[in-house]
Amino acid sequence: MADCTIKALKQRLLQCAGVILLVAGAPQGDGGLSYDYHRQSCPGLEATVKKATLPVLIADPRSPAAVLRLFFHDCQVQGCDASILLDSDDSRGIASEMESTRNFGIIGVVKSIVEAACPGQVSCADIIVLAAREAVVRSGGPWIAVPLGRKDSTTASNRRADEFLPSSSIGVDGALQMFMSKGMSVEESVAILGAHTIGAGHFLNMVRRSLYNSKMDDENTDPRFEALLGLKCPTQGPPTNHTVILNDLTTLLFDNQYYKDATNGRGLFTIDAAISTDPRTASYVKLFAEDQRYFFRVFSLAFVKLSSAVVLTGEEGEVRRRCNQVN
Ligand code: HEM
Ligand SMILES: [Ca+2]
Ligand SMILES: [Ca+2]
Repeated sequence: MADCTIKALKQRLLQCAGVILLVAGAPQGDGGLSYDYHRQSCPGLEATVKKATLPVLIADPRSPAAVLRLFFHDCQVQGCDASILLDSDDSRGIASEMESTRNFGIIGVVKSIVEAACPGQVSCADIIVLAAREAVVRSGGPWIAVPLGRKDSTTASNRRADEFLPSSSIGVDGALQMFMSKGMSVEESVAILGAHTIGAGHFLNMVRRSLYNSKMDDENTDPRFEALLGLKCPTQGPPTNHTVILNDLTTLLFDNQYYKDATNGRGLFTIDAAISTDPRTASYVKLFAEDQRYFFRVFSLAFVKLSSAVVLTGEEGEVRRRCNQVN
């Protein structure tokens, strides 16, 4: 029986992270995802995506977080199949998952550059994953080897988006259930939430954290942080969605500050605060707060799992010519 204690796992991960990344990834068999899927069909793809994303990721400091969140929201709703990019089309029964897909022009730009190099070969779903990988590494995070070969969906449903995207007030139970259904361990579930090390949230999403009441809903909250939220978020009158609060203290940097903030009672949303006190997750929060290198390794494993859990491959789906429309 393998030694599966946290310490032993950590040791093994640190020693052979590269190998584990491959093993923990998606199926390598026929019709599945693989690390060299585009070797022949689109040589140089990864370098092309890197080059195409760079100007946008640098020019717009909010774009890495937006792309990373787009990746999560795609994979969370009927799998990583670029369903999130489809515009509504009544004649085909497509109801857009987003109010405005135009916010994510970066994927369209990359797609058109990739199409010019290798027409009809690379799905929008793979491009989302590759762009999210670039967003992480550009922000100072780990470089993650990702298996490719996803196909794009021919459907999208805003009803499914409502059903599967987590509410901003989800707790540890709900979050663990969600991530573990994608094959993640508890540790990986805590690590993937580390994506909140970049970007920002809107005040409206914090309303349910009983800010409208005089007390926050968890006793671990740093009173100074509570005061800051109180200052930034109006507590009188109807909730507005204009105020933006940074996810962690180093919002442009992909680092382990998110876990330090969580330990110090500065978690922004319910889940960010809850993981530092729940007995199932607290030790991992502490571990990641103390050891950024280790966080990066577990985040990489979790990222691969999230990106491979539910995918269309082989004859399923299609390679869309344009990401916002089915062929
Ligand atoms: C329990 C799971 C999760 C919940 C409840 C959650 C909730 C939220 C909320 C409420 C926001 C702020 C949105 C706004 O007010 O505009 C946010 C932002 C963000 N989320 Fe999550 N999230 C979860 C998991 C994830 C995962 C798994 C990822 C990526 C792998 C992710 C990446 C992000 C990023 C990067 C932002 C910042 C977006 C920006 O600044 O444009 N989240 N999340
Ligand atoms: Ca999807
Ligand atoms: Ca950060």
